Amino acid sequence: MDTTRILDGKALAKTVQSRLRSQIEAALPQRNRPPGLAVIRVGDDPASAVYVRNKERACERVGIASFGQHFPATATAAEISAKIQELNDDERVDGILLQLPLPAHLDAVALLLQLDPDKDADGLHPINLGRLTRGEAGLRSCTPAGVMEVLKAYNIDPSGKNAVVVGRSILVGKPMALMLLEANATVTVAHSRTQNLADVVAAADIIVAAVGRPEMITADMVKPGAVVIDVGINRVGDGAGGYKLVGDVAFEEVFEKAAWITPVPGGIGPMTVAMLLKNTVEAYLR
Ligand SMILES: Nc1nc(=O)c2c([nH]1)NC[C@@H]1CN(c3ccc(C(=O)N[C@@H](CCC(=O)O)C(=O)O)cc3)C=[N+]21
Repeated sequence: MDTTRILDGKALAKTVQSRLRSQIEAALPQRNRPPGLAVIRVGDDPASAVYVRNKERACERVGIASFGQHFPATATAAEISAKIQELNDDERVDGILLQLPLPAHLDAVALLLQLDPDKDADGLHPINLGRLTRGEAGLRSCTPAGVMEVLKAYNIDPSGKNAVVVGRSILVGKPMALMLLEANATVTVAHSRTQNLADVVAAADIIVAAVGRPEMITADMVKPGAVVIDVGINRVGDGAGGYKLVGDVAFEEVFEKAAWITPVPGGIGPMTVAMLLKNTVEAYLR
């Protein structure tokens, strides 16, 4: 396969990580401690397990200390709150991530609100979402920030382009739309109630698929020469009793039409981890 049109998030994530490593090494003599990232995890969501593992490995590689706690699914809001307060006050901790989704009895919005906004490594605190909306500096949501970093690295300028974001989650779709708007794209947000989704997507110069539905973006929906960013990470059966990861884009067929496309795995997933580390280092250096 001609791979020159693949946006290699995995390779770019490595580049970002070595840059972070140098920044940390340069700052260590003055700071006397490494940056610290704390992950609060509640219960056992399988997608979260992969994420936490990749994140911890990456932290080790760049020299970020890992903190945090894994609570059972039965943990109470008071227990999580107490942990958040403790980490807010812990001088060794620069970034805090509250792993989502939380078990149904916990209110994610109420808990996110308790994070110190300047330790909000995931950029999900309302203050940081507000800063993004206003175009002010602040910690940015990792997955959409990873998408913007990929576009920049490959000299794909969204300015004046039609960008269609499929999905409107607070984790990806909404901040993604704001970041593309900040980069002067003409942004459309499509979602499950969108009529004529195929027509909306077909008008896009840049497509960001973030719905969590395996291979829902098919070649017939894609304008020739479009840039296709696949944020979906779905586990599907591989027909042999195991599973494989597929994105929200039917990769093989869309590859033939797209100018550029991100693979799954090896695309935006590793960039999400890299941006989490970048936010932590930014908070540390501030
Ligand atoms: N507060 C919060 N923020 C998140 O950003 C967040 C979250 N909660 N909860 C869980 C999801 C999931 N997520 C992933 C990120 C990277 C990979 C990743 O690195 N994937 C690799 C490899 C996957 C594999 O090998 O299984 C890839 O796509 O190449 C996976 C999953 C972040 N999430």
